[in-house]
Amino acid sequence: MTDVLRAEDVHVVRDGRPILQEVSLTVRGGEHWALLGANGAGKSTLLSLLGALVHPTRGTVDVLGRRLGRVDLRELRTYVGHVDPRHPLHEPLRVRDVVLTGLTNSVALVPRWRPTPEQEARADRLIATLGLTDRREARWPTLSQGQRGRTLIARALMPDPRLLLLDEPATGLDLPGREQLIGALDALREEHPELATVLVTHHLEELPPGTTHAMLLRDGRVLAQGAVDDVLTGDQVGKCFDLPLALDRHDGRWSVRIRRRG
Ligand SMILES: Nc1ncnc2c1ncn2[C@@H]1O[C@H](COP(=O)(O)OP(=O)(O)OP(=O)(O)O)[C@@H](O)[C@H]1O
Repeated sequence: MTDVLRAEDVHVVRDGRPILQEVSLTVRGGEHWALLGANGAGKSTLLSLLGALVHPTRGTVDVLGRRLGRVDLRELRTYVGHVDPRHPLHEPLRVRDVVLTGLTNSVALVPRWRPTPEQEARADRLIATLGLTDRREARWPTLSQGQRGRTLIARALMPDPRLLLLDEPATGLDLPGREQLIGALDALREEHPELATVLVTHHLEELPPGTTHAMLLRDGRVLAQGAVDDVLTGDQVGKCFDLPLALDRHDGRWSVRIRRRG
């Protein structure tokens, strides 16, 4: 499998303050990374670098073999699916149209642009994979938060990206919504074995069983990274969140609790 992402010794400074320091990461096709850390640890900043939204202050980032700083970021972004729950959609588009805007990389439908029958068929396939077929004609304002999240994942997948970045996709979901999202992500990984994903979350319960790797960030630095079962241990996650934690994995899923003393 080829490298989809490679960041080396990355530093990001904002307003004279270090936000990320000495961060290195390699993500290959077929790998599914979890990026964990407390509020303010630098997760979203790292995701913006990986999604070619911003440049590092120091160090190098290669996205799909292209170095940030040497290529047009806007063009590069079209190869990366980025799912942001704060998607600024103001028009009451139907689910299917929102998904199709993934092809034009726009928030609204582009006037006079028409999808081909193949593109429409692909949109319908992705809508089915994400479990939204019965909501295909529903309008955005009438969707639940979970349905919106899954719509945005289908949208991000329309251009068939090799990399999918997910920023806290389960935020605000109820239990069925979260479980549907996790099921949809795992189905996606099986259907697209070359796809690489990086998922940011605070909650280990939200990680799909197909997660292969993890990175723990603390105060802008990497505390641990590697194969998921090596990284997600009570001790390491405890250090990341500054709490005495016990961690379990059952049926591929994680649960975490505060360790009782004595
Ligand atoms: N443009 C900016 N200018 C100044 N400081 C910034 C900027 N962007 C982020 N920060 C700061 O950088 C730190 C890391 O922010 P980031 O959003 O990457 O953290 P996070 O791990 O995603 O946090 P959260 O879990 O709260 O979403 C925070 O202290 C934030 O205030």
